[in-house]
Amino acid sequence: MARTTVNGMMDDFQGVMPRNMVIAVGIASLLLAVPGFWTGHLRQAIVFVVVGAVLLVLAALYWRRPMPESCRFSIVLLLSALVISLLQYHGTLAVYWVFPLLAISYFLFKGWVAIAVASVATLVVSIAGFLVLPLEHAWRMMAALLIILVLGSVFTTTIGRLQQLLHRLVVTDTLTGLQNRHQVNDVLSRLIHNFRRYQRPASLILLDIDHFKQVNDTHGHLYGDQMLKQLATRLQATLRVNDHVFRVGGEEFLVALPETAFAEALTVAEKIRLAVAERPFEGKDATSQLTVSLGVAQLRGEQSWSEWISVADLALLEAKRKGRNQVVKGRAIVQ
Ligand SMILES: Nc1nc2c(ncn2[C@@H]2O[C@H](COP(=O)(O)OP(=O)(O)OP(=O)(O)O)[C@@H](O)[C@H]2O)c(=O)[nH]1
Repeated sequence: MARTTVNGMMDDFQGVMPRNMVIAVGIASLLLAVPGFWTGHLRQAIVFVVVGAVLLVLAALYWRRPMPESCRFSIVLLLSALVISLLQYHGTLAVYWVFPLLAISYFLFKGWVAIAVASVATLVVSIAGFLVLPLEHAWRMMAALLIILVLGSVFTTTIGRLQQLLHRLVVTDTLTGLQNRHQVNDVLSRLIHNFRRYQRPASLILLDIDHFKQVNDTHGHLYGDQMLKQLATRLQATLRVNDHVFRVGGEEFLVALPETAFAEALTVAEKIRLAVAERPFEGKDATSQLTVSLGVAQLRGEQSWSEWISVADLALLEAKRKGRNQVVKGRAIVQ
């Protein structure tokens, strides 16, 4: 089943690419057997059929789960052996098959692993070339392989960087630089896993700026944006580095506290409340005294991440109802 978290979707995508490549090479191998049967090169045709069948079986085996690295290494080894034996039988004519081998490495692996695998493939095939081809052809083949190696490495590192950038853009709130709601599912699911497996406590604080509409209405949206940015900075300054802060709505923020039980989470929430209320926020043309209302919930039992947030949400609503600028746990008012 396709996953819906950002990291899950990235992983799914990265798992699909090698599998599709293995299917494509498997089908190509089966098709390449046809001319062999046609022209009477039976042994060669059978090798192509076997390689094609092995690849298609592997793709089927790993249809729903990522293909392990060891399996992908074995595929490159199998294809390298095939290419080297073709070089041995057909000499210079088989050089054409060396280049797809290198290209495939970049689809089966990513980043530095892809570059390392392609380098080893280049080295091994070049040595084979020097052993079985005329020297002049072996040199040319090696030079072409090295050029592909360099271009492929630039290509794969560029794609890797673009992927990181895309991930950062998707999970970052552009106004405040905090994580956005796309990342909530991933982070809370991890905390739930740690709680169920290792009994590590975790808590949530949901907070909302009080009467923020008035701030916008009085000073304009750009001024409101400045306030949101400053609030984000204050939140980060108040929290520990391994706590997570998300902007989950216009003026609503979610704080996830790993390794934090209820009592400590309430203390953190109170610290946040004071950090916001203790001194005014300074915009370009005006100064505003903001306050926040906060709901706190500790992860319990078999709660899903959305049920966990709902508990904090109800507490936040209660804090608003009871007059704002306060911390509420469950349904009991702390302050
Ligand atoms: N400047 C700015 N304002 C935003 C942004 N997103 C939401 N808002 C504003 O936040 C305000 C939220 O108003 P309400 O939901 O009525 O809440 P409130 O005025 O804070 O009142 P309470 O939450 O009940 O205390 C609205 O004026 C929105 O326009 C944003 O990105 N920038």
